Amino acid sequence: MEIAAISTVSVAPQSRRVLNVFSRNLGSASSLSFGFFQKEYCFKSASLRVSAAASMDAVTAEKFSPASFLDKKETGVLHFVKYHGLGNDFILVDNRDSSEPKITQEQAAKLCDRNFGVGADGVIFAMPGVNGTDYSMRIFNSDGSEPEMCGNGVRCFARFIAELENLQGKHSFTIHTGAGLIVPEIQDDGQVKVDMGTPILKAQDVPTKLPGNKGEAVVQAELVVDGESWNVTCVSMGNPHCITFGKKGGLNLKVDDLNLPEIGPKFEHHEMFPARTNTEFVEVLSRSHLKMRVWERGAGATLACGTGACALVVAAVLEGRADRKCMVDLPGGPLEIEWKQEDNHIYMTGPAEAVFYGSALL
Ligand SMILES: N[C@@H](CCC[C@H](N)C(=O)O)C(=O)O
Repeated sequence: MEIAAISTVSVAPQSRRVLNVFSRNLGSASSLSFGFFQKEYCFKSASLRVSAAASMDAVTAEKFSPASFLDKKETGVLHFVKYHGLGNDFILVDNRDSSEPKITQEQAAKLCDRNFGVGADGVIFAMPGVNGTDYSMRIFNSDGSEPEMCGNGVRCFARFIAELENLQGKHSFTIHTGAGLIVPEIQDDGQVKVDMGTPILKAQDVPTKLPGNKGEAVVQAELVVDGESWNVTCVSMGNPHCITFGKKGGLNLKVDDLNLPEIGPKFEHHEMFPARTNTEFVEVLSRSHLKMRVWERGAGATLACGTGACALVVAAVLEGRADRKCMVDLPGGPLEIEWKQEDNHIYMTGPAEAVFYGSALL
């Protein structure tokens, strides 16, 4: 596969510059090649066999239009924008002209690879709406699997749509996802507040094989992992979450002390979770301030998980540890979460930022 042309932009607000790179005489290589410039203008390529003779030329931001960059329709080229929500990073694809994702799950996994690809926690497709919604969102995790929902991703999605449609200021969208209807609203300050819908608590719908112990919900149940008993509550936000505040009879967790790469996969692949699970390890700082680290299904340790932050506030309320409105500290920064009594919906507010534009040859 060859890299023919790469166009990217730094989106640092004060120093927006576009770099166009035209690479020639490229040898054929693996099945997926791509390139991009980050803020530091450092070239990265998936293919070691690419010998790029590149000429660069910088133009001003005024001449650059994200929508027209993404509108280019060369066959076999995928133009994308990379966004992140508190360091949970995604490759956003303008897929509004088709209900089929532009790349396969295998290609998504390659793009997400942090050494041999662009690097991301997932690929998100902005697609036509269904049943009267404005848009549909699909996402592939970095391992290529397809989850139902992504909280940080949906904030990025909203900002991506605003950029594509050239919308300024406050805007909200109805988005069809695997978890049903989700409604993000871009605020005046650029943050995105999302109506994440209602939590699912019934054990078999989470899904978990752990028996319901509070009605049909699994609250402070015992889960044996590697011979040790953990106290867990299971909540689905469309995607499954297992939340723990510590071991049975143990002290409050100190999340910084956890060996996440060791313990995380043991929860993810535990036999009690037939669809695997995301796991949130939570430390209670006060009734309105929680701190968490997450091991995500299909993505491993990430810097933030929006659905996870929502799920853990529900778990904390059900366990009597916190109030319905909390600040949740994630490794990448804070999210504001509220589980409203009036409508049983969860509202998440946080940032989403574009970090660069790039192209991949498929
Ligand atoms: N990081 C996301 C969740 C992405 C999906 C998850 N890995 C799963 O498989 O369920 C978020 O912000 O919610």
